[in-house]
Amino acid sequence: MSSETVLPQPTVDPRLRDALNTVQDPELQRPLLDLGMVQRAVLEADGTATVGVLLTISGCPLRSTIEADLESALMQVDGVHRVTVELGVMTPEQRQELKQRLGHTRSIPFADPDSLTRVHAVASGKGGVGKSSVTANVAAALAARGRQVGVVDADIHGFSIPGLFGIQRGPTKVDEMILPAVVEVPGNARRDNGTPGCVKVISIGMFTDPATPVVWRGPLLDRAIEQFLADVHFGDLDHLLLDLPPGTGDVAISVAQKLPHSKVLVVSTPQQAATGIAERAGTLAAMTEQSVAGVVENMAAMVMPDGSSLELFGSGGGQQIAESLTERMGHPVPKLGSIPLDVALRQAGDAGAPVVWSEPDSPAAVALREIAEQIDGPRGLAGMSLGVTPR
Ligand SMILES: Nc1ncnc2c1ncn2[C@@H]1O[C@H](COP(=O)(O)OP(=O)(O)OP(=O)(O)O)[C@@H](O)[C@H]1O
Repeated sequence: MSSETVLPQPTVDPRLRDALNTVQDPELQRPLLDLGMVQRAVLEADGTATVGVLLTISGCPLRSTIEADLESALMQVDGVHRVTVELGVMTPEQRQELKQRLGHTRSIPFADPDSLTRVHAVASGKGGVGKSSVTANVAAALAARGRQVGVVDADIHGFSIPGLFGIQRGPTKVDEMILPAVVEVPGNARRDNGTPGCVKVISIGMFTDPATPVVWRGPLLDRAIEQFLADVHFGDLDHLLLDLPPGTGDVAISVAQKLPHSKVLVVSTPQQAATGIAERAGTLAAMTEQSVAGVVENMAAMVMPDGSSLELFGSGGGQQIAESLTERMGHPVPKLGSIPLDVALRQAGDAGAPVVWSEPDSPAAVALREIAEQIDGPRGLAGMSLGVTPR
């Protein structure tokens, strides 16, 4: 049963508290209780548990998920035979308090020198080399390792990240704070603190009609990147990946300025070395004083059904680019891996399910996982958490 009214101050029956602690807001990925979203939770003598929950906004798209999660958690409690959820909506003051609890400010948390989020901007010299597929799958592979991963689709004109994750709906806006779409890893990958691995995605494609082209130029692109990084509440991320547009344009420079500690991952095909195209993407990093974390070679030799391999796009390019960038950058730039051409990767992308999740044993998924492993690592500074973590 549901109704939308503003509810009184919280009272929580201690018998219900443990079960309530297991129920998270699906977008904020934190327990409803911690977020101040539970207004009351009582257990009547007849076994009815009644919970009053305040939604962030009326028409919250995930209200039925919240109701279902509460019901299944509370039905596990001894003596509970029935669960009634009463839904209300936060007042502007309560939303303000929520934002304070979340530590949400309108600055870029990942630019903070103390931030423990590893930030990688994924770049390529030209379009169509699989940069977005690499970004989405490396993010998905990191999440499967129990990490919380943010993906900013900074390829504003050619956005494709929502499709690669099968995201259908737009983000929720709580006043000026934007909540990214949360894609949970199938299965049960967990972080050290027990929260599930997931990918949080923001893309201009979640705000616009897919059939309408985005025709923004310089300043508007910069503003969009600023909003994605400052107004979107990603929470405490282990990794942030940015899918840059192909080439070396305004957005790459904007990202470098806003996230000076970000590292660049260069994606290229095995044939690109000859033209120097992919190297330019890496060399831009030197100009913006970023470092290059490595080179990912994509569309490498395909394994044929008879076991032979077909080098459709040649071979050796990734290694050559890595060596050349090592020389230009003045620091070692490794080739992180070689992802074969693989029908499974293309099919998974079309179906909106990253291949590392849907076909984990496919040759492309194996290579992508190895790349993710190399950019992952223990959480910095003895597990200290990021400044954006509340309380
Ligand atoms: N290793 C691979 N095997 C098979 N297909 C691939 C592989 N990598 C990418 N593709 C396919 O190639 C196409 C282009 O990939 P993707 O969109 O990831 O490239 P992109 O570099 O991000 O392109 P753009 O910069 O133009 O957005 C997609 O259809 C994708 O499924």
